[in-house]
Amino acid sequence: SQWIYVNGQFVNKNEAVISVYDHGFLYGDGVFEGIRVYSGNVFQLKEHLDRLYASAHSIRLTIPYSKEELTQIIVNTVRKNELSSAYIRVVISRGEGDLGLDPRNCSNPSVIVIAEALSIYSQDLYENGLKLVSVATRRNRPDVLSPQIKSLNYLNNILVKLESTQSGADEALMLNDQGYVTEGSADNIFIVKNGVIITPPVYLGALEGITRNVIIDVARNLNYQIEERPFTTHDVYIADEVFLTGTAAEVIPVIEVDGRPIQNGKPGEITKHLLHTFRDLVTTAGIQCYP
Ligand SMILES: Cc1ncc(COP(=O)(O)O)c(CNc2cccc(C(=O)O)c2)c1O
Repeated sequence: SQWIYVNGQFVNKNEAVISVYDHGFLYGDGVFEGIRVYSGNVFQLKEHLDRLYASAHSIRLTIPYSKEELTQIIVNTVRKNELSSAYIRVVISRGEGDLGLDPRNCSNPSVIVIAEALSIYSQDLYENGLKLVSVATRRNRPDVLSPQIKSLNYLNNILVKLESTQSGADEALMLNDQGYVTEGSADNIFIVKNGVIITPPVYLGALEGITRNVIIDVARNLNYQIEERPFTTHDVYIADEVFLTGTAAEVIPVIEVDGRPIQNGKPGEITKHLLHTFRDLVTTAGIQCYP
């Protein structure tokens, strides 16, 4: 059976419930993380928790545990479910309140940790690559709701996802209000041009992805030239390679955007090199659940 951590208790999956007055449910008032476990190693756990606490701080939500305590809860949840390769979802909401918006009426944040056996993306996605479509719905502006806050407000991402599935594409490309490329609906984007790897600066309107930052380090260690600078869909169309990064996605090649094949319409060589290097390090750089 699957055990879920809910507000201090491990409960069975079908008993894992929260109040309908929880403001995470009523208003999306909360933050979350998606984390992967590779062979018992919680990959980049510190970095994920740093982002979780930063997002919480940014919305004036105090997580009622230290990072060390939450680390232990996460490890215990993985161990209790006897998982070795897993996907973890950590959710911190403002908690139960009344029907009004005011967070001051929510006295106890909800803390939930879900750990599930991983459902791997089909191998052919990595071999054949994804088809993307740029969509009309823009990324929420940093002065409206910062995309750097990994909040429970994923309606912008969901509306974008609805547009991409409507178009029959595998993933959506979000632009900001100036038309610059920001990221996918739940992943970051990189292009390669003349051997240089380029990714948008997060201030344009993207989540600072953990995988994005790992790939930047991996690329630098492999002596690739890598830059953070704005680009448009035109730059994407004429790129030598395009790929996406994300916790579940890892590194996924993109072979077509808005009907334009990327070069020969096959995954790029640098993309494949980065993926293979990434795959080699995911069992290091983290916290061992079964030391
Ligand atoms: C908007 C957005 N941008 C980029 C990423 C990639 O960030 P990480 O490299 O830290 O995962 C995300 C990731 N956020 C996210 C949310 C839900 C599921 C999944 C998944 O990859 O299954 C990812 C995201 O939600």
